[in-house]
Amino acid sequence: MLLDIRELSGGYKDIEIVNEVSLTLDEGETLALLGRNGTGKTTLLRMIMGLADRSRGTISIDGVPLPPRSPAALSRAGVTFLPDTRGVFPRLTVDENLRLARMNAYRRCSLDVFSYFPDLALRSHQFAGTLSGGLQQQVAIARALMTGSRLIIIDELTQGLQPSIVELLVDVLVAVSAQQGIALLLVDQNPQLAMSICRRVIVLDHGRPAISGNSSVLSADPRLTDLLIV
Ligand SMILES: Nc1ncnc2c1ncn2[C@@H]1O[C@H](COP(=O)(O)OP(=O)(O)OP(=O)(O)O)[C@@H](O)[C@H]1O
Repeated sequence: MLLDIRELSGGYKDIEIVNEVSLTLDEGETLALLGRNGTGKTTLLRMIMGLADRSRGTISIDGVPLPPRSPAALSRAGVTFLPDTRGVFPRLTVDENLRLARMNAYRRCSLDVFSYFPDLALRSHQFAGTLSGGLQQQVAIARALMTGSRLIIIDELTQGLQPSIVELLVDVLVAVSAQQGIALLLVDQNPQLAMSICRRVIVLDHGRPAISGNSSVLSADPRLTDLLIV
């Protein structure tokens, strides 16, 4: 099992935000994490990455339990986290951002990322910080692909992006997951969009798993609306 989370609880110091979450992801599997604002989705992603505090439970990669607060162990295992701030290096060019990712790669990447994101090729000498949000997200995903990631965890994939860019990101993620066997764990404000990319879904309510299952089944479940309505 690539990622195995068992009864995970925690948050920030002694403030418990996430309660008793269990989930698994195998190579190439895709999982959407949904829930109302403030229900703990970002905190859970940060806990997985070792960037927030764990009070109980285990996180294992390839069957090996990770010590708390160990983000380096995750990147060594081929797990990449894209925060909602995108996480590009703003004062490096697009090309430098990508080269840096290749230098720190978990494994060699044979993908031509410009074939997925042709607009980046046109802007390879532009500073990443001067790009639009949509192009920065493309740089961030391209960097994750260049590092040979086995699992890409994305917080707020499409927030604030125009529809044509959203469509491109969806197409690329569906393709790399299916063709390259890259696993995805996604948070997005648009539940239907997240479920169109991910085969499975888990919905948090007040930091606890409320419902989970196949996206195709849960997308029509009336409980989903109740759990997402503000
Ligand atoms: N650094 C922090 N210290 C203490 N509490 C925090 C911290 N960051 C977030 N929180 C709190 O944790 C709770 C969950 O926030 P989180 O960002 O994980 O939710 P979310 O489901 O991702 O929501 P959103 O969709 O609005 O980003 C919120 O009540 C938030 O105020």
